[in-house]
Amino acid sequence: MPEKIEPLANGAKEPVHDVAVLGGGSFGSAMAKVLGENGHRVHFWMRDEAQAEEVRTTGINSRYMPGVEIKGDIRPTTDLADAIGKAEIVFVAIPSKAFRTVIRENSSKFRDGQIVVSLTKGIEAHGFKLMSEILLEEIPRCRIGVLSGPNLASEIVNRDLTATVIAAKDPDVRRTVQDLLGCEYFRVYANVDIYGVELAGALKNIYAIVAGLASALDMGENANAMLITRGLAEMSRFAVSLGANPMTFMGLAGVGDLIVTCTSSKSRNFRIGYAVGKGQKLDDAVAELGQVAEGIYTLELVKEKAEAIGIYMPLVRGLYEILYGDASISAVINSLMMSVQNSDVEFILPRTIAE
Ligand SMILES: NC(=O)C1=CN([C@@H]2O[C@H](COP(=O)(O)OP(=O)(O)OC[C@H]3O[C@@H](n4cnc5c(N)ncnc54)[C@H](O)[C@@H]3O)[C@@H](O)[C@H]2O)C=CC1
Ligand SMILES: O=C(CO)COP(=O)(O)O
Repeated sequence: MPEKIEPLANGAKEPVHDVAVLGGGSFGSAMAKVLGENGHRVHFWMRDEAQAEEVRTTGINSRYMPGVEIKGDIRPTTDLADAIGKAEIVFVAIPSKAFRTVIRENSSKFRDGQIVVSLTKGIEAHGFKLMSEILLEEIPRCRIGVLSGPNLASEIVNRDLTATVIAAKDPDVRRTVQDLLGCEYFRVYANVDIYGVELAGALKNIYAIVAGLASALDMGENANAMLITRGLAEMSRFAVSLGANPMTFMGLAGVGDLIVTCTSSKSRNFRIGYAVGKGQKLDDAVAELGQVAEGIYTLELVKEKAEAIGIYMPLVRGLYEILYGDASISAVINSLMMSVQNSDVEFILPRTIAE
């Protein structure tokens, strides 16, 4: 086990904590690595025993993070109850489609006051629930947090300089997560707007697909800037209508995450958009990716929700028509460009009604 003990501001030594990471994919691996390198005991839960055995014996998760050694006191396990039972703090990196099932099946194993932090950037189809809402419903006696930000797993495992956001109402949850994860290459900023931080993380995946499409078509840098900025306008309009704080979108979890996923081919959502822009069928692109791209599901849910509550989201509608309808990319671009020219920042100048 590494000796790394960080002095705290008051001169005391940081204690070693027992933490659990649920989900053996790319992001679970990246967070297990940060926590392990920070000297904590990581109970790393994954479904697949062969994968757990590989991490146990070689330190490598070759299916999701090839060539990366997850160092430190890492204890891979397929026993979820045991991982939760041993942990003071639980991080959940399970795709949104499976999130509730995994938590519900093990809800009795969580303890009163235990800190549970979602790392997942998606929305549940039934009822448009965010992961923190699922946690509140399934394990209301736990203290809930959400971690989100410009956090490409493949860069974090390289120790590339990275910042993220912990959103929680309870200041002790925020402080604890900052202490656990913060290190020389990873900074954790704090926010109280759980809903905004979490919704931003889910929504930006849609615009990463749009940006991937634009990149495939080589639309130019002006177009890229227009798409990112109008994406920000659209996602904040939607989120604010549901109760998020607009200022959250100025932060790392908002514009920060939007920038990284809309400009990097390391983003799986961007890669899906790029493949479709190059003419690949959506199903083939998803199969070839072999990892989760939450944006393709979030898109359907947000399009439906936006229509239900009357929020204007032309990029969402256009992407939906390309991915799930039969619209050509050029027809959608033309219709977007020829729509009513409207307000830049609608929090300053309200949009005109006609669209
Ligand atoms: N990879 C990244 O750079 C980042 C990912 N995230 C978010 O983290 C979440 C997880 O994504 P990744 O780890 O990247 O996905 P991934 O595709 O790399 O891995 C998914 C993992 O979930 C597991 N899984 C799938 N269905 C399951 C089920 N029913 N029960 C238990 N485990 C199941 C898979 O076995 C696999 O270990 C997503 O919501 C993603 O948006 C957030 C920040 C960065
Ligand atoms: O959320 C991410 C970066 O912050 C990862 O994005 P992708 O899921 O598109 O890879």
